Amino acid sequence: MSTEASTRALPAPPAAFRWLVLVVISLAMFGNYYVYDAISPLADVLQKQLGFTDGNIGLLQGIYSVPNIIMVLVGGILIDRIGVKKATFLFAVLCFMGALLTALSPKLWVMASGRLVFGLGAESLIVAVTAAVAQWFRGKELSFAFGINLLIARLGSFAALNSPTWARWAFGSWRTPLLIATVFGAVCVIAAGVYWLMENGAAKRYALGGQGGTDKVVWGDLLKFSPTYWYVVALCITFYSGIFPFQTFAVKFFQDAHGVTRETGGFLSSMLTLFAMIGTPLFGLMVDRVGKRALFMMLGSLLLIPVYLLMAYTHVSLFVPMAMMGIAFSLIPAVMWPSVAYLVPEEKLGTAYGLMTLIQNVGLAGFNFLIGWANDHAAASAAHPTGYRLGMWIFSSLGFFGFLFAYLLRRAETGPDAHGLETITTANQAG
Ligand SMILES: N[C@@H](Cc1c[nH]cn1)C(=O)NCC(=O)O
Repeated sequence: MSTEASTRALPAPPAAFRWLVLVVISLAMFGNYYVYDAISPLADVLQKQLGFTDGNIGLLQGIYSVPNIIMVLVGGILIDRIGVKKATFLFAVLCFMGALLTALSPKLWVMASGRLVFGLGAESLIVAVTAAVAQWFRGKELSFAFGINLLIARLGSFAALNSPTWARWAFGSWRTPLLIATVFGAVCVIAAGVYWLMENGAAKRYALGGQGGTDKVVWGDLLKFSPTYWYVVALCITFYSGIFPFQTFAVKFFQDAHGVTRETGGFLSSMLTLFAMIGTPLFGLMVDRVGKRALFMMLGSLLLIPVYLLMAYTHVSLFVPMAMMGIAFSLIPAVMWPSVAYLVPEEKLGTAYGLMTLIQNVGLAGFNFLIGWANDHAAASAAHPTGYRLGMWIFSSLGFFGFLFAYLLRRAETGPDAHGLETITTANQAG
């Protein structure tokens, strides 16, 4: 980035340029999110054509998270060393190579290696893009910019989950949908490359801000965090483990247990993404105005407890539990991630978020593996749909534990050592 002397002489980048940069860099995340969600709509094809078990499908999705348990520690350091533009490009290339490797061979170990390489790049790419957005929008429209960034990223998930509809022709073979995912991996690389060029061009003409804090973990800080931070981390692991591993098996579960088509199953799963795209920014605005963050996290977790059991034991329209889950998936992330900023000192935020992402990935890996095992153990299939119930009980218990942690948080935040989670609003912070 520019030196201080040149920064003083140059004008700030025009707003239109900043928003263009945001769209370009978010397209890298769009490609990344597509590849992440490319497996679940393909689950029944992998089973029929390659004989994959649910344990194998869980492995393909869970192995994404495994390198991130370490990678999140080094990703931030790498970004600081080589800069955002080079790091984003490097991580995007890993995403592309991982997607390509996944499509190359029907052998499970090759596909799993592809997902591992993809995971190695994907989560660090999210960190690098977050740092880039902070760099371009600090002191400007930062929250809104993050909202747009996630909206564009989630369009990638939406496209992947609905690929059985718009790319129906591709699902005759296990490989074609994965090759389509590789094309989206290429979009990720192209967007990262264009961003590199844009930043180089802008550095000559405009004063650019420095990098923000990234998700580095400083071990010494961990013991100093308050119990309330750990309640949020515990909620984070239970909440995301109840959402993303559910989505891994959702399309196959809907097909086997509810007799819907792959297209409808994909759409039902994508309802979560759709709700989140619209609901997350709106809930964000709402809690900024009314506070009561722990209470809303309790509400979101409460919504999750019955949804899995409704799907496992009743024939209520799947749109009802998926809408309830969609509300939870919009509400909890909108409240949970910003809440950390009230619970830890500003200079420790990088460590706090890094640790939370690390622990989130432990949950995502563990529960993808566990649910795959549970489905196989209980012989879940179209011929034996009740075999899915064990997995649904595990998910429902996660909702219960999420509720418990949110309750403990609420109790702490209505006591004498509260950090303001329930009380701070834009009105009482104005001025
Ligand atoms: N760490 C990511 C994993 C992910 C999900 N979809 C694509 N990547 C994550 O948890 N994102 C949270 C989110 O709300 O998008």
